[in-house]
Amino acid sequence: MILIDKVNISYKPNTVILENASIKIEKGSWISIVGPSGSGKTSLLKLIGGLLLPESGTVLIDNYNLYQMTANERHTFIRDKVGFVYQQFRLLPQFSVLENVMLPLIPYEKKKKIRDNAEAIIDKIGLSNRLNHLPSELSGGEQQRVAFARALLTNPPILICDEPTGNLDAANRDNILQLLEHIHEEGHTIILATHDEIVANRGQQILEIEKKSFVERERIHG
Ligand SMILES: Nc1ncnc2c1ncn2[C@@H]1O[C@H](COP(=O)(O)OP(=O)(O)OP(=O)(O)O)[C@@H](O)[C@H]1O
Repeated sequence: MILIDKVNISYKPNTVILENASIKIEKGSWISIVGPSGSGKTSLLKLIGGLLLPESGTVLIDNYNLYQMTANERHTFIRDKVGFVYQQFRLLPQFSVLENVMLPLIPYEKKKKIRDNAEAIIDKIGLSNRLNHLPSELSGGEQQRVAFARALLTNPPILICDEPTGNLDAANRDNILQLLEHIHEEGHTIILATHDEIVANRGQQILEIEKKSFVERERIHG
């Protein structure tokens, strides 16, 4: 479970993003974060991902207080707990699909083990016939699937996605939504920021950042 309690975030000079904001995210849930551009969606994801020290307030993940750890402890904790997917797929252009998926774990584990895991995950996302291709040889949708495989390599319980379909057409967006359904069914908690109503509506809960706090919004059924 993720607990954000009475958090304040602001950037200098005078940009207040969250004010006394609190929210509880249950394990295994799928939360969509919405709000106008600049309302603080990415900042919230960074806060949960251990990348943004709040001015005050508490962030607990599974009862561990994220910002009371040392930076090293937090780094290790987040590496185990959280995977990240971004709008710009952020694959390294000079490395193959397999290498891109393996790279984040190379400093930490035996190469053979990482390779076996990476191949299994790439198979799951349906790209085992592209193992040795470069990102530039893949479609946008395929690149984003590789980015998901990379994020899932450590089997993190939490997946943070910042506008993951923002660079994709409708068909590729639907493809990523299917992948997200699958990831959710496997028990991962998904926290996803988006401007796209269709994508937001696939979450179990929609949270809007409004007036520097969180407001729960109705999902549109149908
Ligand atoms: N490092 C920073 N320093 C100063 N201001 C920042 C910094 N990061 C973000 N901001 C500002 O904080 C506000 C919230 O930014 P954030 O990226 O969290 O919004 P967002 O809702 O994700 O926006 P978008 O939908 O456009 O991606 C914006 O006004 C942004 O300019």
